[in-house]
Amino acid sequence: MLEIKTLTKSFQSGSGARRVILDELSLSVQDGESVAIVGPSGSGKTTLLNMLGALDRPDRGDVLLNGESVFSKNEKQLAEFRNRSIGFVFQLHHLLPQLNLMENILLPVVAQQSAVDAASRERAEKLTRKLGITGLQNQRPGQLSGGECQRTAVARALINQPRILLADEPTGALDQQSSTQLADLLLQLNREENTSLIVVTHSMALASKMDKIYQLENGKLQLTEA
Ligand SMILES: Nc1ncnc2c1ncn2[C@@H]1O[C@H](COP(=O)(O)OP(=O)(O)OP(=O)(O)O)[C@@H](O)[C@H]1O
Repeated sequence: MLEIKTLTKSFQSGSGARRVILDELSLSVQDGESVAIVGPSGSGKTTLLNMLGALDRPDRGDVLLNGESVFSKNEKQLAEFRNRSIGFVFQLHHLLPQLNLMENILLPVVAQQSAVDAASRERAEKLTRKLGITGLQNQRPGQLSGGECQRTAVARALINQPRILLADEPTGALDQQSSTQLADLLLQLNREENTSLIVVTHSMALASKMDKIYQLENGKLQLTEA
């Protein structure tokens, strides 16, 4: 279970004043639960996702994953935690253009243990089957469609069996058909892998597929009707 406890984050604005973006925000997400975070532009959705992914530290508060405090870790432990426990999918796939699809999927394994073991390769192949990208394994991102690149990015995010999958506008750069397909795949994998899925989006079509929708406004989250 993921527990966000009274998380506060502020930034210095151009005038020098501090602006509170997340204001003692709390939330619990169960294993296997899917959650959408919606809200006006600039309300702090990406800031929140960055905290959950341990890419940035809060001013105050903490995130607990299965009871373990994230922000009491040092930088080295945080990097290891990110690689082991969190999967990220962004609006743009951020695949490495010089690597083929399979090599991109296996990157987090290489980052963790330098050599790719047989179990990881088998898992990568299983993910490519689930995501419908088998047969493309030797293609480089430049030879793939936007939807195929994004499905590869999802496989890469899931290769280390993370407890949490964080997705920031994952369908934002895709056409409607590819968006629907990707959203359905994300949810299917979320259920099969029992990974908590947290999606930040402006798309109500995507948000409404999640178990819960929270609106972020004035630094707080409010549960809305799905
Ligand atoms: N590193 C930073 N330094 C100063 N201000 C920042 C920083 N990061 C974010 N902000 C400010 O915090 C606010 C929230 O930004 P954030 O990107 O989290 O919003 P968002 O809800 O994701 O917006 P959008 O929907 O447009 O992507 C914005 O006003 C932004 O300018």
